[in-house]
Formats: sequence, C-alpha cells, structure tokens
Amino acid sequence: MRPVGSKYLLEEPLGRGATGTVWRARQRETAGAEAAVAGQPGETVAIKVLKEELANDADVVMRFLRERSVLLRLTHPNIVRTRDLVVEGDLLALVMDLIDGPDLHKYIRENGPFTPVAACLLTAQIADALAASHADGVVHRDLKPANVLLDERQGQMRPMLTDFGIARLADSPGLTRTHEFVGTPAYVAPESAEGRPQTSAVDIYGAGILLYELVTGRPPFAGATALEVLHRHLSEEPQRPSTMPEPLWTVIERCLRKEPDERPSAQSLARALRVVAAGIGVHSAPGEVEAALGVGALLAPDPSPAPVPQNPDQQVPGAADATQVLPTGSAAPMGTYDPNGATSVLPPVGADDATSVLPSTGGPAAADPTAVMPPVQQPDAPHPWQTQLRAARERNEQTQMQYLDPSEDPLRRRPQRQAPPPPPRQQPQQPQRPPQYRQAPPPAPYPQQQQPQYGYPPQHQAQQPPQHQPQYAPPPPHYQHPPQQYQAPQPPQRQQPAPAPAPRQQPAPQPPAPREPREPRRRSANPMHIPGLGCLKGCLFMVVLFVIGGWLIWELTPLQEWVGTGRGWWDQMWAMGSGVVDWISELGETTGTGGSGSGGTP
Ligand SMILES: Nc1ncnc2c1ncn2[C@@H]1O[C@H](COP(=O)(O)OP(=O)(O)OP(=O)(O)O)[C@@H](O)[C@H]1O
Repeated sequence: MRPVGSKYLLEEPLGRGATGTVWRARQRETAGAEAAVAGQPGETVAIKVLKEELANDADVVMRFLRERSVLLRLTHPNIVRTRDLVVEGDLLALVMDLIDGPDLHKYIRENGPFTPVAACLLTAQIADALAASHADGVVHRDLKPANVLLDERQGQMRPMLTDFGIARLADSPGLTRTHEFVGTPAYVAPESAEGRPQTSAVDIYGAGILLYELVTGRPPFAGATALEVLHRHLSEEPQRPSTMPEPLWTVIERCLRKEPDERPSAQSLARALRVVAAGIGVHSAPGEVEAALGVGALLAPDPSPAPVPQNPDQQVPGAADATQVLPTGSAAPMGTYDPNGATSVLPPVGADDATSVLPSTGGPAAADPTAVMPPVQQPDAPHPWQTQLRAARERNEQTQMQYLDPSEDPLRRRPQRQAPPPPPRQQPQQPQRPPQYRQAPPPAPYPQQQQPQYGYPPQHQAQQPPQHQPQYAPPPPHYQHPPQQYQAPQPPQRQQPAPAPAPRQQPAPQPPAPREPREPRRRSANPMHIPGLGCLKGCLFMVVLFVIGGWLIWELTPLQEWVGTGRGWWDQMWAMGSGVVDWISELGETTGTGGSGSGGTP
C-alpha cells in the first residue's frame, strides 16, 4: 500500500484512464481544513492519481491549485464529490467519494441499452448535474458514459458525474505546446474539434451523444479512426433509428446541432427529458403524450451558455480550449482509435506547433497569433485537418523538389577535384545529407549532374517521419487521413528507376570508370600532363607517327626498288634531309644573287 500524502493509503487500482489511475484508498487520518471533506480514519475513498506527465507540468500544478476551490465546492447529488486535492512532490491526486457501482460505459456493455424512458430519466439527472455546474461556471468538456458512475444503493441507480475539471487541468499551455490533450472523439463537439471557442454547449452535445448511446447501445458517429469520427461529427447529420420515439429524437437532434448556439441549456434539457419520459411510456396519459410531442418548444437555444474560460497564458484564442481531437499516447496509440470511448490523450494542438504534421485545432487564429477575434470556421473553407495535412504534404513536396546547388554539395564537389568515386559509394551516404533541407538557388546548368547516382529517392526515404509520430504523429502515417484528403505526392524523380538496390550489393568500391562523362575535364588528374604543351604534344606525336609509318613502308614495301636508290630508310632519310637543306641553301643564294642583280645597273 502506498501512502498519498500523510492522510491516505492506496489499496487497489479501480481502473486506469487517460489522465491517471483511480485507486480504492483508505483514509489514515482526518484531513486538514484545506480539504472539502475532512473524513474519518478508516473511511474508504477513491483517489485519482494523475499521470506523471500532468503532475510534472508546472502549469497543471498551478491550475490544480488555482482551481481547487472550484473543484471542492462543486457539490450536487449527481456529481461525484471531490473531497481533497493532494500535491506531494511529483504526485497530484484527487480524493473523491468512492462510488459503489459500474460506470455507464461498462454497464451498457454488460447489460445492453436502456429503455427510452430509463434513458431519459437517467440523462435528466445528468443534465441536472450539468445545470448546476454550468451555473457555477464549470464546464465538464468530457461528458461520456465512462464518466458517469452508477451509484447502486437501496435498489436504485443514481448516475454520478465524475471527472469534472480534469479536462481543465489538462488544458495546460505547457501541455498544449509540447504534449497532449485529453478528450474522446466519439463525444467531441464540432466546435471543439475545430478549435472554436467552447461554451457549456459542448456538454449539451455530449449529453445528446450519451443519450443516443443509452438507447441504441452505440454512439451515433463511429469510425475506424479518430479522424473519421471527427469528420462525421462535423459533416454528418445523425440519423434517427427506427425504434427511437419521436419526442426523444427531437431532444437528441437539438442537442446534436452543429451550431452550439442552437442547443438548449442543461436546465431545459433536464425538463424536456422528464416531459418525454412521461409521454412515451405505455401508461402515459394523452396529455403527457401530447406534451412529449411538443417537447421542441421546451428546447429553445440557451440564451447565455457558460463560456469556457480562456487560458490567460494562451495567446491564441481557441487553441487552449480544444478539448481534444486525436487519440494517441498511452491511452490510444496514434492512429488507433478506441471505439469504446476511452478518453484519448492527444497530440499537441494550437499555433505553437508549427512543425506538427498533425492538425491544429487552433483554426484560422492559430495561424495568426495577433488575431483578436475568435476563429470562425467558414462553411466553404477547408476543414482544419485538411489544411494541416495539405500543409504537411506541401512541406514534403518542397523538401523533395528542392534543388541542391552542386557547389554546396560535398558529394558532388569532390569528384571535380579528383577521380570520381564510383556511384555505389555515394549512395549509402545519401540519407545523411543535410543540404537537402536547405534553400538553394534555382538550378544552374550542370551538365554532369548524376542524379541517378546521387539518388533523390533515398532523400525521400530519409525524410519520412520516424514512423512516425506520433507519431503522430503523428502523426504521422498513424494518422492516415481518409484517402481523398491526402494523397502522397509523387514527384517525377521518385519515379526514376532507382539504382540503389544494385550498388548496395557491391561489396567493394570500383576503380574509376574511363567512360565517365567527366573524363575530358579531368586533365589535371593526368600525371603526363605538361602545362601549356597540349598542342605541341599532339604535333610531336604526329611527327613520330609519320617517321615510324614511313620507315615501315620504306622497308617493307617494294618502294625502295621502285625509287632505285638502293639505300636503307635512314640513309634515304638522311639523303632527303641533306637534299632539302641543300635546296634551301641554293634557294637562299639564288634569292641573294637575284636581289643584287635587281639592284645593279639598269
Ligand atoms: N469515485 C470513484 N469511485 C469508484 N470508482 C471510480 C471512481 N472514479 C472512477 N472510478 C473508476 O475508475 C476507473 C477509471 O476511471 P477514470 O476516470 O480514470 O477513467 P475513465 O473515465 O474511463 O477514463 P478517462 O480518464 O480517460 O476519462 C473507471 O472504471 C471508473 O469506473
């Protein structure tokens, strides 16, 4: 048994959620004045020990302490009482009343859905709890069957709403920046998913989903991935099941309005549900049936929904308020989705995470930190998820398409100074090339570019997120948007036949290939090179060639006999040379004589 503070002892875990683990615990001694309920030694309580991530976040601890008065004063017959808050070292814990009974999620799973009347009466009590908390300015923001405990005492089942304030605690700027968010895709209101400002209307939406699930056994919007579920919340109208009584459907439909301003208040909801419960029973009086059919009149939009307080530390409206959107982390790995409705710990949202592949819920304001007005989703504007995914895709495209200036590329420069290394040696280095992320000037003519050898395909592989995010992240790859939302770009160079596999099989470097196209330019690499003698060398070579060729012809052909000199090649050459010299001498003398003659007497 582990002590929590000096007053409590943890006995056994009751369950684990996304934000922490709930323990059955025992009070060791009476709590001090700071506790809402002093308690008695030996009394059993439930203690939710918040996850280390939350407990280690200074913002959460601050908020925990700041909001302790709100949490401790929240008392209602249908709200699980928070008795004490414990902060001890790196431990944050909420001490609650222990509720003897299952939660609604477990109950439905084991017993099936409720009758419409029972569902109405149960949800009416939850709406009572919401009305009380909203009147106190507290919005739950994570309403779902798992957060409703069924207190089974004296043969009665009383729903008890729990986990108040947990979403608020998790709304830490620190967590928003670098960690995770809390929430449940199946119950998330459209405005939360979009990062719009939230009000108590998010709880009404959650109550509508819960009511639907109590009657049918499943939430109205399901899907294989969290993203799919969110998309359905945003774009799909819920369908009335054939067995759903019409007045009850009227209530659900009003709660599930996409526009929060069109949803009723918790108080109206509670009243309407009781009217419906009275009017849809088999023994309902005609007047009750009539009243139930006219229940729409009771469901006027809430004129003054309680706002979710903006986090003063947050600059971006909406970013702090997004309850959550995508599941990841310990509760549900990125890209997986728990259709059972466990609260998901979510990836960072908001404007601070500019590099995130995952969608921001900051909406338009997230892109504009100076925005004063809250972000409003335009009907025609792309969905924030689409925008973010597109941005991620474009980032990838830019990286892939970026041209690398050869002068900046050490792998390309090196071959210009020395014999080019064979292609296979270059490719394994490719993924380590940082220059691929640099901005480079537009491509200059580079006739000896060896793209197939330097391999852009490996660049592409190297920039794949470490699968990924979560991911994400990660996303990334975990967060596969529906195919129509995101198509991986296919730049042409990635289509080129990749030479990579073959070189990898060659164990040793190859000697320089003479057929290398750069060969003519690598004269400096030739040890026979004599600077400035390029042309003369060719002439000398031709003279030598002429002499050797002439010698062979003279000696090996009948030419000697035809000429009739009988001399050997060298003698003949000597004679010819002497003849040429004599001829030139005579020519000089003749010219000289002629010149004096011309200068003589006329
Ligand atoms: N006050 C309580 N008394 C008795 N059992 C409780 C109490 N609070 C929670 N539990 C039980 O502890 C388990 C875990 O609760 P917790 O609130 O952490 O999980 P959750 O609501 O399912 O998930 P999440 O935190 O993600 O919303 C649940 O099965 C719940 O029934």
